[in-house]
Amino acid sequence: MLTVYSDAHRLQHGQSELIDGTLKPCFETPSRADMVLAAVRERELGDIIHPRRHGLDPILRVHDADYARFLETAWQRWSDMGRDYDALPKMWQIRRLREAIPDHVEGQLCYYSMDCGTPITAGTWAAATAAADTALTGADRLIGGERAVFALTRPPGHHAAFDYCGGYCFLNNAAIAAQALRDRGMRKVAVLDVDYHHGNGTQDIFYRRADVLFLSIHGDPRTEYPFFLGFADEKGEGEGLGYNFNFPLSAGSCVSTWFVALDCALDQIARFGAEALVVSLGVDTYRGDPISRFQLDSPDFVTLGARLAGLKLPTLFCLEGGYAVGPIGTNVVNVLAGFEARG
Ligand SMILES: NCCCCCC(=O)NO
Ligand SMILES: [Zn+2]
Repeated sequence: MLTVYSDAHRLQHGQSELIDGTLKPCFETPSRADMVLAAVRERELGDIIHPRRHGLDPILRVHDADYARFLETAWQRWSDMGRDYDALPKMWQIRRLREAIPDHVEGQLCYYSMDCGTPITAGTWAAATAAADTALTGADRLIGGERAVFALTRPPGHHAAFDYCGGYCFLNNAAIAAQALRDRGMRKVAVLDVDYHHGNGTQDIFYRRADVLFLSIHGDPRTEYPFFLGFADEKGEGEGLGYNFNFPLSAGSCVSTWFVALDCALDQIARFGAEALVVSLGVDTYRGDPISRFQLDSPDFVTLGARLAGLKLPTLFCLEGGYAVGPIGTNVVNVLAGFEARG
């Protein structure tokens, strides 16, 4: 399987995030991608190519232009105030506060952020656009006839919505790629999110559309991040009604329960008649993940890959979460190798 990778991911290296009431080192670190790349090489998964630049247009097909401009300019405006530390919001535009977009960068940081765990740094825009190019290059190769491609995307993307960032995500790599597949002629595209956390951003982007089916298996938002989206009754709106499927599972759910949900999701994808599949591949469903609470073990990721191959669809994998850095490479490549082995 072909891998698309850019070293530019290293430019996103936040220093801290608020956890358990104190600022702690970010879980979303460059070492995650290093370990995955090492495993791709070690397991001889296939060729590794660098992304082609695609510019802003494909990004603006799913993201708000003002939001993109904020991401692009935030750090310079932040550092122009003499601030050399990560840009993090310190409040939110919560219910019954005015929804006007502030002029000042500090206010915009609050307006465009979902949480305080997604630091904007000097290299954020460069890293995020390189990740989007990585996913888009994978989509290009799928259109060119590849059966499956792995986009080693970092920073991740599935929490990034039309006009806000969060959950370590700035640009929604999987959504950008799904839209590119649509723009290149694929009539129906499915996005399956197997990360521990609900892909609120991807749902937000496609919620009112019937041409992109979104499905997510994740920790129940009643207790798990992102708390305010990802419930089973969210089925789409307008033309998109019936094209959104959430499978929330209680924290601590067993592996067999997880795979029952997966099979239900795969059945919906087959019914939809998808011509291509984009997988938001988070491996924070791993039993040893430090911030998540599912039970998958490394061999289960091989099974996941094989089940996905059973759809016989051109498939683009976009890396999302996974914070047990030691086994992340094994777990990610297990999915990809399991997919390949199924043939
Ligand atoms: N800082 C709160 C938890 C962020 C979750 C990030 C993630 O793995 N999303 O898939
Ligand atoms: Zn996650």
